[in-house]
Amino acid sequence: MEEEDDCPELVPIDSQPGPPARQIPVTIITGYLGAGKTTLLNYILTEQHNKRIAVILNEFGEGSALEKSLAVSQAGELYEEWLELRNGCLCCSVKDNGLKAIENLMEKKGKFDYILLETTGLADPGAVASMFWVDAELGSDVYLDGIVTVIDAKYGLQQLKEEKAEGLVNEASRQVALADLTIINKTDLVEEEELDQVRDTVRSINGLVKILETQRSRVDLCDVLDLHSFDCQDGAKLTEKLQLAKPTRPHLDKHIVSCRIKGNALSEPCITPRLQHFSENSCPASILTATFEVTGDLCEDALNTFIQDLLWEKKFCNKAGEPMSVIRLKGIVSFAGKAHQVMLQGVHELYELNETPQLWEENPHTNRLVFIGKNLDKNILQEIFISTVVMDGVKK
Ligand SMILES: Nc1nc2c(ncn2[C@@H]2O[C@H](COP(=O)(O)OP(=O)(O)OP(=O)(O)O)[C@@H](O)[C@H]2O)c(=O)[nH]1
Ligand SMILES: [Zn+2]
Repeated sequence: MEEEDDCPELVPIDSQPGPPARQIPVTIITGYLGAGKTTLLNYILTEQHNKRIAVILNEFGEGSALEKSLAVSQAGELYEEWLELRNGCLCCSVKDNGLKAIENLMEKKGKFDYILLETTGLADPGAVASMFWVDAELGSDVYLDGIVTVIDAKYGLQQLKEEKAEGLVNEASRQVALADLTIINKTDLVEEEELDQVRDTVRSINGLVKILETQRSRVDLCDVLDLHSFDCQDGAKLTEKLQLAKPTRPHLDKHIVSCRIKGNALSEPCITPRLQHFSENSCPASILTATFEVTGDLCEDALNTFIQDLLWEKKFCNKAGEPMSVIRLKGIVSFAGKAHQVMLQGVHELYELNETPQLWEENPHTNRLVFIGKNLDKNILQEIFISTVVMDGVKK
């Protein structure tokens, strides 16, 4: 019956940790040109596993062609699905139709167990990630499992330090900032000292990311697949990671450039086009990780305001008066009156708050937050957070 079809399934949070079993994980594989993404995909596909893995090679977010196709290879066969571009806006269309294309494909070819999505070397994985995110509430068949960034051990450093015109954040740094896992590949081509530098630079950008080092992208599959980086299946694991996260130092030279930021906050959830506005107007600075812990319970509305002021309005500035800009945001927070921990996830200007199955055990509750972005000043962020979001907060 139609009415039944339309009725969304309600799943009680306690009995269903993480995404529902029927949803298929998608891992985004990104990395600069020639870093070893395809090598990684091929390696994963030839490794022993019991999964039906579909590989999507795409051009999401690139160019201005009127039609885009999505190539999917499975068991050696290549399929193609065409994306319809709505309003001629690629970002909006990819978000709506990229997922649709994947779903069409599954309808035709049967379900996959896993989807690997290789972005082109210059892609912003945040834009691709947001496509899976926006749809989360619409009952999509797929969910984002994690973002894996492959880095060239030999050229990675140079790529991470590349200066962009107009002070844009270079693609390589953005890819590292957004990664849940980084693979430093081609270690055969560098000496230990060079490798140390690459590792340190990656760590300086993203204090939370797991780092693997490989030759020919040979990885342990369990280190790459099923990371559950965006769902609450392992809220406990995130807490642990957040505790370990080290605040990082800028690794790039600071520039003094007057910058112009558009005050163009949109209130609707169509985020990707804003991303473009933002990158056109961003100013150069190093990307780093800022973390803090604050005990106490939070006011939910105030937290939303804080996040929106930070991500959308770019209201907070560092000591030099430069607006803070967040690329990746994670946290575990406590809301007054809620027994469960709440997970905060943000990619660029999209964010969500989800109650996890994890109950608070410690008392008082410790909110842990991690911000990866540029012009971040941990102390300023923490002060604002304490004075506006925490009910009777205590700085740790
Ligand atoms: N020496 C060395 N070469 C490698 C290694 N891994 C991959 N390569 C080579 O590096 C080149 C690029 O690898 P790909 O896997 O195609 O890189 P990619 O990131 O998919 O490249 P694009 O899709 O063009 O951005 C290929 O010639 C690979 O054979 C490695 O660990 N060591
Ligand atoms: Zn490739």
